[in-house]
Formats: sequence, C-alpha cells, structure tokens
Amino acid sequence: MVIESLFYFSLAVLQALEDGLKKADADPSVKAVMICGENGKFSAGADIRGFSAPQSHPGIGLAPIVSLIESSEKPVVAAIEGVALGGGLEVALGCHYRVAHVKARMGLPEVTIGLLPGAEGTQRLPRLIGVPAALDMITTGKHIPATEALKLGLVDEIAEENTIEAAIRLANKVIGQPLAPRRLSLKPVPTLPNMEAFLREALVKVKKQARGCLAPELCVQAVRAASERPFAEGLRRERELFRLLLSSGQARALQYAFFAERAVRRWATPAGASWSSANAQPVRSAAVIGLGTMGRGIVTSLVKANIPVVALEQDLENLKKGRKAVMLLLEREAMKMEGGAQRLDFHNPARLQFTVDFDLLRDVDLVIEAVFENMALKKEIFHKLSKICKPGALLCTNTSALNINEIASATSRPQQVIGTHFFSPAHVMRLLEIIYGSHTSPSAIATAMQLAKALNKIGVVVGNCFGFVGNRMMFPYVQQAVFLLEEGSRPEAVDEVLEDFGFKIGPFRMSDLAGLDVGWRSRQGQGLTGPSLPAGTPARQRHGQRYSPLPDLLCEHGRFGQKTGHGWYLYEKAGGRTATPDPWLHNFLARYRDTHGIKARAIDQEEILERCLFALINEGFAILAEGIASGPEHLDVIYINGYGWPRHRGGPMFYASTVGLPRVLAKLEQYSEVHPDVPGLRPNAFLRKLVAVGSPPLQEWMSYVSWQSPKL
Ligand SMILES: CC(C)(COP(=O)(O)OP(=O)(O)OC[C@H]1O[C@@H](n2cnc3c(N)ncnc32)[C@H](O)[C@@H]1OP(=O)(O)O)[C@@H](O)C(=O)NCCC(=O)NCCSC(=O)CC(=O)CCCCCCCCCCCCC(=O)O
Ligand SMILES: NC(=O)C1=CN([C@@H]2O[C@H](COP(=O)(O)OP(=O)(O)OC[C@H]3O[C@@H](n4cnc5c(N)ncnc54)[C@H](O)[C@@H]3O)[C@@H](O)[C@H]2O)C=CC1
Repeated sequence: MVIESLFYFSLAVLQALEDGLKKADADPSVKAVMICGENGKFSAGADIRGFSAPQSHPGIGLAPIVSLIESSEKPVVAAIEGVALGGGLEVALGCHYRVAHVKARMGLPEVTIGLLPGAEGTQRLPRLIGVPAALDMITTGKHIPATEALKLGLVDEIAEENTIEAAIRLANKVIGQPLAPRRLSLKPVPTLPNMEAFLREALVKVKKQARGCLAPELCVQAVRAASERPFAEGLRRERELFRLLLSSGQARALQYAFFAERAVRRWATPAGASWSSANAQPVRSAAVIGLGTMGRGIVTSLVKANIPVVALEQDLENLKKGRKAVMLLLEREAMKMEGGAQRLDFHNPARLQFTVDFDLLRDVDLVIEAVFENMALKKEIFHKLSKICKPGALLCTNTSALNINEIASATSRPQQVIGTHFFSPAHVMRLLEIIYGSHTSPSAIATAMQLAKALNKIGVVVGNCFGFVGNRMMFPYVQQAVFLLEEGSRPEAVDEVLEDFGFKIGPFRMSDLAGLDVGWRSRQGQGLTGPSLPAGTPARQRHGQRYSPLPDLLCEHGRFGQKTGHGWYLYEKAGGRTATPDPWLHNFLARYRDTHGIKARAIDQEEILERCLFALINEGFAILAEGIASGPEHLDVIYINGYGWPRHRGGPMFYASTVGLPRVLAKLEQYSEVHPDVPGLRPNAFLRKLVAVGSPPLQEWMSYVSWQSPKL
C-alpha cells in the first residue's frame, strides 16, 4: 500500500496518514506500506505558522502518528525525495526502513526556529546514528545530503533514479522479516566510553555559540535524556523541553525571522516597481574594480557562483597584492567544497582574469566598483565605465554610505547604476543591501536581486539616503556608545552589555576590527573634523548638536584599532585579535572628562542597553516613515544578516514590538529630556503615531505611513 503526504503537515495530512495506516494494518491483503511525498518532496515538516497557535497545531498529533507507524505489524518504508525536514524526518524515523533519492536532503531544523524535534526525533535519532552525529544534526539544524545520510546509517538505501520503485522493491524484500530490530524506540542508544564528558563539552560548546539562544542548549538536554533514560521517560523530557521553548518568546522571534527573510524577496519600491514589472537581465560575466578588503571577497563570491570575473586594480603593485589575496581566499574556499579547486576552476583565465586595463571591461554584463570611499574617485570611475562598458551593463557601487544619485550623475546611463552594499568579509556575509537611486530602472533592481540569489546572499532592496538602512541605523547606536564613555562608562562595559544581549561583537570591538580610520576619513570628508573644520568650532558640538571628538582623538594618537595594535582596546601586536582593556585609554578618558568638565557617573546596564538600542530603533522608525524601506522586516533582515543582531531576538524592529512601543517611546522621551542636544534620542514622529493609534502589530505598521515624500 502507498500513502502519500503533502509538503507540510496539516491536520488533514495527519488524518490521512492515520487512516491509511489503520486501513493497511486491518487489510490482510496489504503486506507492506510505503510512505512518500507529493511532487517529488517528502515533507518540510509542520507548518511553521501554526506554532503561534500551539493548541490547534497539527504537530500535536504528529508524535502519535510516528508511534503508530513504528508499531505497525507490516513493514513501513519511507521513500524520501526532495526534503525530509523536521516532522518530515521524524515520520521517516518512525518507519522501519528509509530509502532516499541521491539528491534528497534531510535534517531536523527545529533549532533554527527556536524549537526542538518534538515528535520524538530527539529520542529516535540518537538510537539510530549515535549521540555525536545526532547531536550535531539536532543542535545545528543542518540539512545533510543523502550520501552523508547513508554513511551515518540514517537511510538504508540510496536510489539514483526512481525512489518510489526502489522503496517498493525494498518493502517486498523485507516482508516477513522481524520488525522489532527495526523499531528505533526499542533500540538502546549506542554508548560512548566518555558519554558524560562528551555531553558536558557539547553543552559548553553550544552555549558559547548560542549567545543566549535557548534552543541549542535544550536540544542537548533532550539528547542527554535519550542517553540516560528509557524511551518513554525520554519522550516526557522532550515534550517538557519543547513546551518550554514554545513559550520562551525566542521561538516566535526566530520564526518571524524565517518568514521575514522570505518576505524581503518580494521587493517593491514606493514608485510601484516590483518583480511583476521588472525583468532581471542575465549576468554571464562580471568585473570588480578595487581588490582591497571588499573587492577580494566580492571576486571570491562571484567565482564561487560560477560567474567569470575580470578583477581590476589601479596599478601593478596593488594588482599583485590583490591577486595574491584573492587566490588565497579561493584556495581556502575550494578546500571546503566538494570538487575543490577543479570545480571552481579559478586558475583558468577565462574564469578569472586580473588586469589594470579598463578596456577589458568592455563586454562584461555587470561591474562592481569597490574602490576607496571617496566621491570624487567613484565619480571618475563611473564616468569611465559609462564610456567603456557595453550599453546594457549594470554598474554597481559598493559604497557604504555615499549618494547613489551623485555617483550615477557621472554616467550617461543613471538607470543602470545601483548600489550593491556587501558586508565584510564579502564572501562570507549573507547580506546584500541593494540601493536604488532616483533613476535606477526596475530591471536593474531585479538584476541585482537575481545576482544576490546567485551569490547565495539575501538581497534587501532599500532607498537612497546617507548610510542607507544598515549604516544609517548604526550611526546613532555607535554615537550613544561613545557618549556613554564620555559620561563615565568604559568600552569593555558597553561591549559586555551588548554582547550579553546577544550581539556577536560590541560596538567598540567592532570599531577596532573595522578600523577607526574608516569613520575618521568619512567625518573628515563631511567636515566634522580635520583641517576643514572652521576655527572656533566647540570641541563637543557640531551644527548645534552634541558631538564627541573621542574617536577622532584616538585616530590622532595613531590608534586605529586591531591594525595598529591599539584602539578602544589594547592588542598583543599590530594585527592582533585579542582585545584587553587598556589602562592608557582609561587614563585618557579621565583626562578628557577633566578637560571638558564632565563629572563621571556610574552608568547601569539598563541605560547602556536602552540608549544604544532605542537610538538605533528610533532611526529605524524614521527610515520606515521616509519610505526608505518597504517594511520593518527589511530592517530586521538587514540587522540579523549584516550586523550580528541576535537572531533569537528577531531584529531591532521586532524587538521593539516585543518590548512594547509605549515603553520604547517613554524611555526615549526620558533620555531625550536629559540630552536635549542629541537628536537621535528624540522620539520619531512615526513611533509617536504608532503609539497614538494603540501600538498595532508590526505587520500593520506600514499602513500608518503617509507616503508624502518617499526619498528615492
Ligand atoms: C523546505 C525548504 C528547504 C524549501 O526551500 P526553498 O525551496 O528555498 O523554498 P522557500 O522559499 O524556503 O519555501 C517556499 C515557501 O514555503 C514556505 N515554507 C517552507 N517550509 C515551510 C514550513 N515548514 N511551514 C510553513 N511554510 C513553509 C516558505 O515560507 C515559502 O513561502 P513564502 O514565505 O510565502 O515565500 C525551506 O523552506 C525550509 O527549510 N523550510 C523550513 C523547514 C523546517 O524548518 N521544518 C521544520 C518545521 S517544525 C517541525 O516540523 C516540527 C514538528 O513537526 C514537530 C512538532 C512537534 C510538536 C510537538 C507538539 C507539542 C505541542 C505542545 C503543545 C503546547 C500546548 C500545551 O501546552 O499543551
Ligand atoms: N571595509 C568594509 O568593511 C566595507 C567597505 N565598504 C566600501 O567598499 C569600498 C571599498 O572598501 P575597502 O575594500 O574596505 O577599501 P580598501 O582600501 O581595502 O580597498 C580599496 C581598493 O581600491 C583600489 N583602488 C583605488 N583606486 C582605484 C582605481 N582608480 N582603480 C582601481 N582600483 C582602485 C585600491 O588600490 C584598493 O586596493 C568603499 O567604498 C567602502 O566604503 C562597504 C562595506 C564594508
């Protein structure tokens, strides 16, 4: 008998499975059962949206179905095609045999949505493949290919072609064989000589990586229960831990992030452009200009995506340096890949060519400029590109903050100019901020989005303003962090609070890593410091607003961060990575406060957290109100994937909604009253409006935006 199921489980699917199994068991003419999915996909598990209404969630009925399958007196074989994920794999684990198509992928990704495999998966998988492999799958949520599943013993057979036929063949072969040895609930968990030490170390490891996210830790506890308790007791523990996660709030945040990342694929601009009005142009070849920190990673990303690249530098010396760095990155990437260097083929000049000659850019479909952050230089390059490149070529700039319209104005084809803001390291970070200018065509946006997909990145389309979305929200956050130092705090205290919140790295460690000179040059360019600053400008004020010259002063002392061996912290050497609190800096701060008559005060963790985060969130409301982003999900996806925002907190705007908008507003009002010269703390009008209309759910925020002057 064949039972088909659907892509994700609904109550109807579970009912059909139950009915089918009962019918098969009762029918003497049925000798074996095969369970498969529809349309070449076994199952992606439970419908994730349903977890927000747990009482009616189809998942509740899943565990009894898995038990029912396992207890069948007739052999049940799973035919896995496409994916078997979450509850889908748990159903397969209830089966007595598993056959997978060679291209199928399997996994228990519940941890990534803040849960654990709650349909008995944490108890069956360790019994089948042992604790180390099960723990790895359950705590990372990774999808493994069928070939690896076979090696682990997760599947019994791989089918190169027709999986259903292979599963039926296997079912016929095993009719009459004893089923008890195939029932995972009856098997003991394979022992390890050092199980206790292994589980203890695993817990320490996941806690370190999880940065406050509960699910990985509870997954370890559930697997520990499998190794220590009889099956039925292990199940009780699994259920208890599942409930804990479901009510923790983190699951909701992680599930929101899952759907937000998919929602941003459906881009739209305030002018009405979207996928439906735009065709992406094919990108068969590309060029990258500038092989510094960013250019190297971008070239690597393109080569990995199988797009032939011309890599260009300003002179032979920089070209040699850039080529060496790119080759090193590609060698490393190749080592991580199946097929390695051969598959990447980067020694082939038809795939990757290094040059200083702009003429070689004549035929490429797309150019990404990644030279210094200098408007005059970028305009010079774009003017040249506009003359040299073929008519349809897309011209992208990797600027971090500069005006796309001004860069486009240097060309004769502003409709083909677009910002593609990669994040460092560009071959690793998943975010690609895609910035359209006033003249950028819908087709250019669609092509950049398509490129993001080809590079395995998450493209987020945003409007043009200084710093775009990510960096614009970052400015008030970093500004608050520096003001807190002026007022009495220390870099290590501020970083600790934000790292405890879940950021991968606090603002001062981040600034040391990126290099303080980057911001210094930008502030010099804006006339905020350096020789162009008018004489007599007060040290701690610019344009009537509070300003901290602390980062400028550090740069004047040659403290650029890791690269010089000292910045906000001290490092073991120039280029060192181990940050230690620096007594020199503490003395420097004390002298600075004396000079400016600032009385240091004790600043508690709550103030540090709120001032940094609420200033960032406040800017987010301004961005939404101005139409720079289509929705809060865009801001959240940018922060999770580009700025190390803890995913289990759902992104800054989601976080604001969980804190409660009235509280965010009240706190901003309170801080703004104390610091009236800091516009970043002045509550944004859109935040006020949302509170005034009763703080609607985040999904409804954009319906309260008045689109009077979208800034394109
Ligand atoms: C499947 C994928 C790998 C496909 O990827 P891709 O091809 O890239 O397509 P996508 O764009 O990602 O997806 C297409 C489209 O599908 C949507 N989608 C995908 N999967 C799901 C899903 N599982 N649910 C809902 N929607 C899904 C996706 O959003 C896209 O749509 P769009 O958003 O409109 O664009 C990839 O999609 C993927 O990885 N999916 C996620 C897979 C996953 O995480 N599965 C695990 C789900 S959780 C699960 O299965 C657990 C269980 O079933 C066990 C439940 C046990 C419950 C125990 C009950 C205990 C209850 C306690 C009661 C408490 C009350 C009390 O106290 O009593
Ligand atoms: N470093 C970072 O973390 C990020 C930087 N960016 C942006 O990316 C751009 C590049 O930044 P980085 O890679 O950090 O700079 P970088 O200083 O490391 O590299 C710039 C490279 O451009 C080359 N170059 C300069 N003029 C050139 C010309 N006329 N023709 C060809 N090559 C030329 C230089 O020789 C140098 O190798 C900047 O606009 C920056 O704001 C964007 C995101 C993150």
